[in-house]
Amino acid sequence: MLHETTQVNGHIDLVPHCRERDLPGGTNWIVQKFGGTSLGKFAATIADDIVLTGLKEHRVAVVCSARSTKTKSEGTTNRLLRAAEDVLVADSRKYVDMVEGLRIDHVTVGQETIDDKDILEQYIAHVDWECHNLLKILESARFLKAVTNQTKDMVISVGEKLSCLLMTALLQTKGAHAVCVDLGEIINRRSTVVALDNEFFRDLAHLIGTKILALGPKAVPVLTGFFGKVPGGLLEQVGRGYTDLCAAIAAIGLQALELQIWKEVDGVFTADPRKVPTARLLKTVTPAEAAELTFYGSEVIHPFTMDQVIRASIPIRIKNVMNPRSAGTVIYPDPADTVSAKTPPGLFRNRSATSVLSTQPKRPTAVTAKSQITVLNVHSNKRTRAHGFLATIFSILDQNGLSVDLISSSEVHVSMAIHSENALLATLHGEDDLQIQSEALQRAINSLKAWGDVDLVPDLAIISLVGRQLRGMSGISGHFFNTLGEHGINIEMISQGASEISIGCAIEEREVTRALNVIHAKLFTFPD
Ligand SMILES: Nc1ncnc2c1ncn2[C@@H]1O[C@H](COP(=O)(O)OP(=O)(O)O)[C@@H](O)[C@H]1O
Ligand SMILES: N[C@@H](CC(=O)OP(=O)(O)O)C(=O)O
Repeated sequence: MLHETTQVNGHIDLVPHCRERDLPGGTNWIVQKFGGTSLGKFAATIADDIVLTGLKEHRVAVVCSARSTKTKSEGTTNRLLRAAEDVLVADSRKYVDMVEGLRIDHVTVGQETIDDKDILEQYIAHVDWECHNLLKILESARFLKAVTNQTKDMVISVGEKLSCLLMTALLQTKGAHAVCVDLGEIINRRSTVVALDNEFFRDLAHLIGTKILALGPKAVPVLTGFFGKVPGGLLEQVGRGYTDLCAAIAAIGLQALELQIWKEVDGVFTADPRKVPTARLLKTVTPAEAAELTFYGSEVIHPFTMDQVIRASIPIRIKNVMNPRSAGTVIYPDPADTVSAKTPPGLFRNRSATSVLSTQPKRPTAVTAKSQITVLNVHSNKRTRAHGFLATIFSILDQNGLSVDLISSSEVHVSMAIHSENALLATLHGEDDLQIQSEALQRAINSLKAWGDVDLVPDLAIISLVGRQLRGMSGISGHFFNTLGEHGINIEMISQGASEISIGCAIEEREVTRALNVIHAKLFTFPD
């Protein structure tokens, strides 16, 4: 058997690295993925109450995201990304303090939670080593005056490594044979793969499964949710929330019984329970609904994840770290979708496809909201739409890294709701003092001006009604928009997605909570 070695402050860890072989079928594995905020607040409870409990009946593979002690925006991954940006700022050495801040946070949480002296000592040595290496990466980027996608990936990968080191140490203190598995190098550098297609994910699942099984029958693998050198960069190609996808790939590689995504809510609700007190927990949702909800603001699960595990027929269960006994929400396909997926592809969309749910009254599944939206309007300066008008507009937005969440267009006018994950694009101060915060947006506007008049409406949110049964609910759009209108909530733009499982519109950001509540009261109140 071959071995790859990793040197950590004098300790040499031998990680078995075996040749590819067929995986045994019928395993007893479950994969448990923990999000950053859950790990930031409850790492010790997760180790004790969830992983160890799971181990009583199953083999468990743990997948960790980078820790966030308060919110995701203040979490480790965002702090690492800020450090990567800082290396390009002339004369700034803030990144050094940022790395030291992360090191101290991780050492402190270890000192507070790891009660075995030797394990703690080893944990601190690993944390110091990772932070030392991180600083070297940042110094190199500073020297080269370039932060590439690969550099960003290397920098953020440290977040997941630190978090896994903590979870491994916590499990070891409880006597589990926990092994920290860094997936940062799992993708073969000599690979000729260029696209993140099904073949890529299938091969990756096989590699991860093989690596885990090689750890032996007693091992509890603790996997970095960061899974390496994907073509084009992980952050760029998969985006934030990539640890869900990693967990899905591991579940496939292990032919797991279930993929559990642990959060700080009991599962998927009819609306965000923090904003709508009457929201109800949903027992099941379909993958398409979960994807749509995630896209429009309810952080359910990374959309790529669904494709992968559904293809492998592995159920996904969303569970709550603060209430582990609750059954949570299961994401599984409606058999009607499976039937239609087997019919040959064609242009005709069969509206009569019957759902297993069709005997029940039709209802929407959930209402959701996405903040930090700015609507960008472009009025063409041609009397009729010039050939390529929309294509050019989209390519300008794409060149500037702006993504369009909703679009509505007429012959000479196009309105697009655009969103930025980390920063505000524009805001209105007072009556008419519009400030554009984003350089990317400013650049896009400058280019778009060649095509027509451009104006912006900032400080908006998208509110969306989601449900696989919407397509058969006549009059539902009317109810949705009328309810907002009856409560004096102004609609800035309307769009109905081509998927027909969501209806959305842009409203003022300050009205979001009220809008969610009035829609929920009107369209989600029915006897069970
Ligand atoms: N329909 C919904 N159902 C459940 N949670 C929702 C919904 N819409 C928004 N949310 C919010 O999404 C968040 C997801 O849980 P959280 O544990 O914070 O995620 P993560 O693990 O990604 O950090 C919760 O804070 C919850 O309030
Ligand atoms: N740490 C990464 C990946 C991730 O999946 O996060 P989370 O599981 O906390 O959504 C991020 O912040 O995007």
